[in-house]
This record gives sequence, C-alpha cells and structure tokens, in this order.
Amino acid sequence: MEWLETLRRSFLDFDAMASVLPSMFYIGLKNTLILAAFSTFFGVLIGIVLAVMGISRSPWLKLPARIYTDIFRGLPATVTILLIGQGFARIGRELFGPSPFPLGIAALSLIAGAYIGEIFRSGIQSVDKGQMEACRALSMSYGQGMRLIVVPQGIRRILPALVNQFIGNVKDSSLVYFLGLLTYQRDLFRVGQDQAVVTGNLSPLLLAGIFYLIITVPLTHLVNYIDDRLRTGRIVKQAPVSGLEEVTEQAAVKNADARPTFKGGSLKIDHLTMAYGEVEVLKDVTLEVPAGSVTCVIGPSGSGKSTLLRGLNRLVEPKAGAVTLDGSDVLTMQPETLRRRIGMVFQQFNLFPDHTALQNVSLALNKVKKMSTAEARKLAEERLTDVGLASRMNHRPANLSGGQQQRVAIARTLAMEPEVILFDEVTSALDPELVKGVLELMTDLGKRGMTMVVVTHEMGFARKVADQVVFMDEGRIIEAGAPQQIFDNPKNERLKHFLQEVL
Ligand SMILES: Nc1ncnc2c1ncn2[C@@H]1O[C@H](COP(=O)(O)OP(=O)(O)OP(=O)(O)O)[C@@H](O)[C@H]1O
Repeated sequence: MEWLETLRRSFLDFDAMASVLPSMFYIGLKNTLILAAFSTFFGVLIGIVLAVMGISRSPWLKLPARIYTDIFRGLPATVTILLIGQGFARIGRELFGPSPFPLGIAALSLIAGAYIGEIFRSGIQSVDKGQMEACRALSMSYGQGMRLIVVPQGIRRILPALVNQFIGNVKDSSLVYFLGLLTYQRDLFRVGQDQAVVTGNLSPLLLAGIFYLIITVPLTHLVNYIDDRLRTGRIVKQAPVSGLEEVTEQAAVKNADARPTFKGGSLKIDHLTMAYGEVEVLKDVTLEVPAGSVTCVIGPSGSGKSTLLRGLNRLVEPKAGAVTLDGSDVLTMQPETLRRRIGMVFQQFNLFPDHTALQNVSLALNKVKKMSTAEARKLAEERLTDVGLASRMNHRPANLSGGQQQRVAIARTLAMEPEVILFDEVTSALDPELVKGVLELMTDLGKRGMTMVVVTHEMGFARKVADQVVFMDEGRIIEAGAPQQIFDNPKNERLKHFLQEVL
C-alpha cells in the first residue's frame, strides 16, 4: 500500500511534529490567543456601542451603525486586514513600532464589532417586554429592571453567539500573517506553515490544525453546557404531577388556620382618558372601587380593559382625568411609590425565568424594599406557602405548571404588601383544569379584604365573587353594577349582546 505510506509520511511524521511542538505551544498558541482575545475584547466594546446606536430611535445614530455593519460584515476579512494593515502601516509604525499586531488586532476588532453589535442588539431585543413590565410593576426603577433582569437574560442568550465569535476570531487571526510577522510573533498557522516548508510534509500544519481544534471544540461544548444549565437551572428530580392535583394543593391551604386579613385601599377614577399616540383607547372613565371590594371588568377584546389597569399603576401614563388611592393623587405620586401600593398580576405570568420561585418572590423585597436576604427569603417562603407552593420553592418557572406559575406571580405581588391588586386576564393562558386553583386563590384574597380590580373572561367568577361588575366597550364604561344586575338584568343592548356571546 504505497499510497497509504505516502499519506502517512505527509500527515503523520511524528518527528516533524515533535520538533515543532515547543514553538507551536510557546509562540503560535500564545500569539493566536493574544490576537483572538484582544480582538474579541475590542469587538465587544465596538459591538456595545453599535447595539445602543442600532436600538436608539434617532436615525442619526441608527444609520451610521447600519452602514458600519453592512461594510464590515460584507467585506472579506482578508480585504479588511490588508486595507487597514497596509493602508495605515505608516501611522501604525509611528505609533506602535514594527509590530503588525496592533493594526491586525484593530482590523479583526472592526470586523468582530460588526457581528457582535448585531448579537447584542438581538439579545436585548429578544427579552420579552413582559419582563420589564413585571419589574416596573414590582416597583423597580427602569435601571434596576435592566440591570437585574433584562441585561442578564440578554447576555445569557447571546453567550453562545459570543463564544462563536471568539472562535471566529481564533480562526481569522491566522490572516494577520498577511501583514508580515516577525519570527516570535507567528501564530499557530504560521508556525505550522513555516515548519511544513522546512520538513517538506504537512505534519506540522496538521498539528496546527489540532491546536485550533483543542481551543475551539471544548469551548463550543462548554458554552452549550452553560447555556443549558442557565436556561433550566438544576433539573428538579420530581415525578410529573397531574394538573388535577393542583386544586388539592390549593384546597389544603384554604383549610389551613385562618390567615391575616388585608387592609385594602380605595380607588377613585375620575374622567380618565388614555391614548396610545393619537389614538384614544379609554374615554372619560369614571369608577369607584371601595376598599376591600372586588371589581370585575368585562368586555370584548380591544375595549380598553388592560389599558385601564395599566393606567391605574401608570405602566401607561393617562392623558387626562384623575385617579386617587385612599385620597392621594395617583398621577402625581412617584411611580415606584405608587406601584408598591398597587400591585399587578399579568396574563403571561411574566415570572423571571432564570430565578427560582423563591427568588422571584424575594427579589423585589430585597432590592426594592431593602430587606436583608434572610428576611426577604423568610417572607417569600411564607407567601409561597400561602399559595400552596411550599414544596416547589426551588423550582424555576419552566419546571412549574402554568397554574403554579401564576400562583408564584400572585405570591410575588402579595409579598410587596399592596393595598390594591390589578389582575389582567390571569387565567386566560391556563389549561382549563388549572384555572380553578388560581380562581380559588383569588376568591380567598377577596374574602380576606384585598381590594382587587380583575379583568376577566371568567363570568362564573365575576358573578360569584365580584362586588361590582363593569362592562366596557370601545374605551368606555357602558354599564356597571352588582353582578345580579349585570348578568340577570342587563339594560344596555351591547351588554346583552356580549353576554349572549360569552355565556
Ligand atoms: N401598546 C399599544 N400601542 C398601541 N395601541 C395599543 C397598545 N396596547 C393596546 N392598544 C390598543 O388599544 C386598544 C385597547 O387595548 P386593550 O389591550 O386595553 O384592550 P382589552 O380590552 O384589554 O383587550 P384584550 O382583551 O384583547 O386584551 C386596542 O385597540 C389595542 O389595539
């Protein structure tokens, strides 16, 4: 087998490999890592600036970022490296001496920056808007929400892409030799290539290839592992539980010792008008919500129910009118102070996916209410026990059913000790068998004196639990009254029509 022997001599000349190994390690590997690390570092800096410019609303920032990205992503790396390295060679020599590294790193950074900018931009934009809304509803400032929740989630999402970029830079660093390297500056490729010429076979180059793989392959696997780990947390070993069990979970709590009652606040809404841009979606809404009462808001899709709730805690700023909470003007209050007093639970739960149930509840206690970690933890444990989740505190949202997630969200809101809680279609995203547990919990809160404004499609709940039911259509309150009046004796034609459709 002569051809096998030729192949062996060409690729597996172990003596040639052994002789090049020290320079491969001490010169090639070192220089490749220097080039890749520096260009990734500067690429990240450039990328952050580009991402901020790209997300901004100003076309004067957006446009240059777009042009930059198009150019440096569109050009072959070799062209950029030669243009920068040779075009600026004189300035480079004056500034940095004979080493081609600074200009090589600059060129690699400019290329990497274009890709990393896109990675950062999509990472931040991919975080669900509900996450920031949940942060603000928990009375965190915009900065706290970004720092504690949105940016970490964005970074976690882009971690694999960033490592890929580093791997790309490891490979692209081999192109810097175009700029002419001194002997001690050679990278892995160059060391392998030079020695291949000396020995007359490809074994040193194969060894360089192996070095590249030793850097890149474990890194890819490591990042996939970290990504999986961050996404799901430690896998909770527990047999799957039937959704039917959840009602029992909740019932067990209901039968527990009588728990303290709440001191609900009263709301007065006066000629409230709200708009998105020029479009008015809430018109002249006037409503009283007495302390400790349950108000259910019903109405067709798009009638402005969610917007009304968002106006009450100012997630959307009202355009005109007034709202008072126990006599204090809600619209001039610090939004963070207001949101400590008026909590909110969302249709999509908006739990923080990288936090356990316990951390979801304790985060704002710790960061907003400034409780010590131990105090926050104790209170969070109590609230989670209240909602029947004592045995699931260390689960992440992904390891909980929808019903359990929604009960964590309610516990998270309750822990802030609000005077009013706004519920925005909180059972609409749940499987039918999980709805009951959540509604029972809400019924229980109502009985214990919490003031609640509940946007719901659960007519049975509204009839049974509400003190007043409000029917909205096209941004106005069309009819309001006791449940019997609304359901058994509706006056308005539109309400009659709506009830015919939903009952
Ligand atoms: N962020 C927004 N920007 C612009 N328009 C919006 C925004 N949010 C809601 N709207 C519009 O405002 C109107 C009222 O929406 P809102 O969500 O308050 O209604 P809703 O009664 O809660 O409906 P649904 O039951 O479908 O949630 C709708 O026409 C909707 O398209």
